[in-house]
Amino acid sequence: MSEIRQDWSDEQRRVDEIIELIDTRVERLEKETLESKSEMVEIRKNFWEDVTVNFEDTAEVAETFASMKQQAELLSERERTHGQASVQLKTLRKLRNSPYFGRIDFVEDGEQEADCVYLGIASLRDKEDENYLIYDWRAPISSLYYDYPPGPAQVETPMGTIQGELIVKRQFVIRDGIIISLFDTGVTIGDELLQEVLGRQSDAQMKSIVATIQGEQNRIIRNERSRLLLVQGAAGSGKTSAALQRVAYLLYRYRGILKADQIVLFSPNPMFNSYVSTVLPELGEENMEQTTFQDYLSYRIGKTFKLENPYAQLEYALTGLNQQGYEARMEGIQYKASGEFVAIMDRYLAYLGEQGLLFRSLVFMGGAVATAEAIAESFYSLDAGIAVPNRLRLVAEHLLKRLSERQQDARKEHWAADAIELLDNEAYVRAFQSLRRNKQYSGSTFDDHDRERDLLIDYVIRKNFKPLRSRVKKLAFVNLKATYRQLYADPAFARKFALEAGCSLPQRWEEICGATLERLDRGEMAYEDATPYLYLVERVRGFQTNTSVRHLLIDEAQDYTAFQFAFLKRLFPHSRITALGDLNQSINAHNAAGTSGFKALSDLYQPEETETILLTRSYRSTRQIVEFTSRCIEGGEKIQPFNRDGKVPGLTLVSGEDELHRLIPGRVRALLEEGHQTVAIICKTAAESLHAFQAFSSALPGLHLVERETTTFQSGVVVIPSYLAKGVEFDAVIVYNGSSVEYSRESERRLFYTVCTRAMHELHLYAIGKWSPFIPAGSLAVNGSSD
Ligand SMILES: Nc1ncnc2c1ncn2[C@@H]1O[C@H](COP(=O)(O)OP(=O)(O)OP(=O)(O)O)[C@@H](O)[C@H]1O
Repeated sequence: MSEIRQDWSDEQRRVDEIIELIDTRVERLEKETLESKSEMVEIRKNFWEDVTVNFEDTAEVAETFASMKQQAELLSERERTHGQASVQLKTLRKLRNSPYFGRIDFVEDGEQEADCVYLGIASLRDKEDENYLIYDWRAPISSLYYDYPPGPAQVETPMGTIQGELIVKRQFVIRDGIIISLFDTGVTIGDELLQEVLGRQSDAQMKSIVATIQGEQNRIIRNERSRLLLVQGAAGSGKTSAALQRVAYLLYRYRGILKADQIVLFSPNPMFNSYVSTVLPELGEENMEQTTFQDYLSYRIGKTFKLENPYAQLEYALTGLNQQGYEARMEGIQYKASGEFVAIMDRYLAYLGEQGLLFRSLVFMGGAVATAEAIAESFYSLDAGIAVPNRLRLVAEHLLKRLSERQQDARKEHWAADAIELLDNEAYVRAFQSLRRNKQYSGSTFDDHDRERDLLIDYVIRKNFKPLRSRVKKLAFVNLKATYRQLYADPAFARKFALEAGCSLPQRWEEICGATLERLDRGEMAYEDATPYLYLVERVRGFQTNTSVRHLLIDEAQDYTAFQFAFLKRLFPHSRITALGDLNQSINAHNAAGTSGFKALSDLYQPEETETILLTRSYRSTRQIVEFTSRCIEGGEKIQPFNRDGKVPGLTLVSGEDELHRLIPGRVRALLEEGHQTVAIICKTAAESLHAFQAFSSALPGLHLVERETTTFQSGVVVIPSYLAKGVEFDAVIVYNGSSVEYSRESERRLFYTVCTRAMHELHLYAIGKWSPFIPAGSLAVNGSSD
């Protein structure tokens, strides 16, 4: 006991010394930033006074430029120094509050003395700048802390593998420079601290987990070998958390080489983006790019079509059961998501290389400069060995020439002369300026009438042809809409490609074709058509690849289609992919069986390029909740709950909606009184959420309704549809209606599981009439069937 007390005071003394050092640095840096700031203001203010401006002759002009350049360089140098100092200051202030969270004493084989390594969110060196007082948690040596309990250990460093023994492993909680808790641990990361962290109430933002990263999460974070890293993990096993720490790790490991904008995170929805957006800034890092697949689709084709949202598609899948054409649409959604359809599309593309690509005529003032047939002929007369996008570029060059010829002819036509008569004053001045810019005219006004007329005619003609030229350059003479449509125009057409690809068409293909045509003709693009269509567009026109992105992280990857994975791989050809997901949470319209999951993605890479990491320990929910939820799914016995105690999930069966609406507000109020910060009433669909929201809003003032457009994650009480709750968590979850009417199909099992696993501390389920068959049998006996 006294030994610990001695250790404690020694450690506190060390913390005090470090804080003293930090204070000195902060003071110095504050002074420096203040100075550089006032210098910057001064330079900006006097910029033109300190520059010698003289444009009289070439020598003077050169001197003026040199002087301006010098002044600009001085300013940007001060700005850089100021920026660096501000970043350092921010980090130091964070360290001052909590300088570190861990310590390891490591004796290297062959050495006598132990190296004492303290780990924090950033490095700190001593006064002489020689020794590390704190190591960044991402430094190679820090890995020992996450990977080993005391005993033999080894670490990979740039100099090779170092072996030795870990003799001390200590954890700290330091707040405002005071050690609040300190203990030596015999395991990788002491459960005590994790207990404490996990037991806290949640807020509206995800937290950084640096102090308690688990060994298997560390493998995800530091993985550098694989082209494709697949993480399959139970609900709440820390996939998203590990992914975000991985980004921070990569930015540290490749600092100077990798920039935050070369890392892209694809997340399920904008609200989720807001939920995770503070983790990296909290660690002092710049945020990576965050987007959703839908955002990307909408950016690419949202102007051409009325694009369906994936959640609208899912809402249809959940609610459209009785609508005409439902079965065919569902079959179409599944088929268009599949690898088989990628294969069919590939055959179709090969076919288009030889025939069938549809073009638009190039029309000027009602007359064809080149008809669609002539363009097709010119395209197919080119060597078929040349790739389609390259052939199109050759055709474009030819068409631009045709346009130039047509432009020449236009000079003889009266419309151009008529058009100049109609030029208003402003247009006339613009024409004049444009001619001057293009060096076609150097006088200060038009003085020669004929010359003026010629130049203006030229101007008017060029202006009229400009949109046409730009359409040709963008290859808009290929009619991709019609080419995509053609695949469905005759249901027998695709059969040939299916045969070649060795796959079959779905049973209701004819119906699928009919419905697809109807939608396309209405200018609508169903979500299931969006990726195949864009794939066709990109393969025909040449993929607009993004070569600068080096790391792509795909969260909730179980909900991506084989088609989307194939597309993403082409879109980011130089990128490594980290895909994180849970097959038990597949909630989408395309994968009714919920089985294919990552296979489609791993099929795109060689086995030696791929690594799979399984996470089976669940951290989010209490042991009682995990024991309940893991029995809702097959194979759930493999999920290990983290040992944190709470209440057994509450089960309340009611006879009707009135009773349901009476009981839930009372439960919410009780939860808030217990101190829970975030409470979610989770409904199955958006329609049901709206209904519940209307029923509860007067009894629960301040209640929020989360809709698919919601962009910020809020604390308090929310009503949310099941599929939007994906990826986020709440202190307490109320399942609005867990009845057999709502959740009984196999695909709804995963929805039900996803809903229940959002709860951290408390889970309460209500149902009207009869319980869903997914409620674990034993739970009903324990709880009874009503409150
Ligand atoms: N090592 C850890 N230390 C502390 N907290 C952790 C750790 N790992 C995970 N958590 C916490 O567990 C909860 C679940 O983590 P996260 O959301 O990353 O899991 P997930 O696997 O992405 O979940 P899901 O698939 O259900 O969306 C979060 O509150 C997170 O902070």
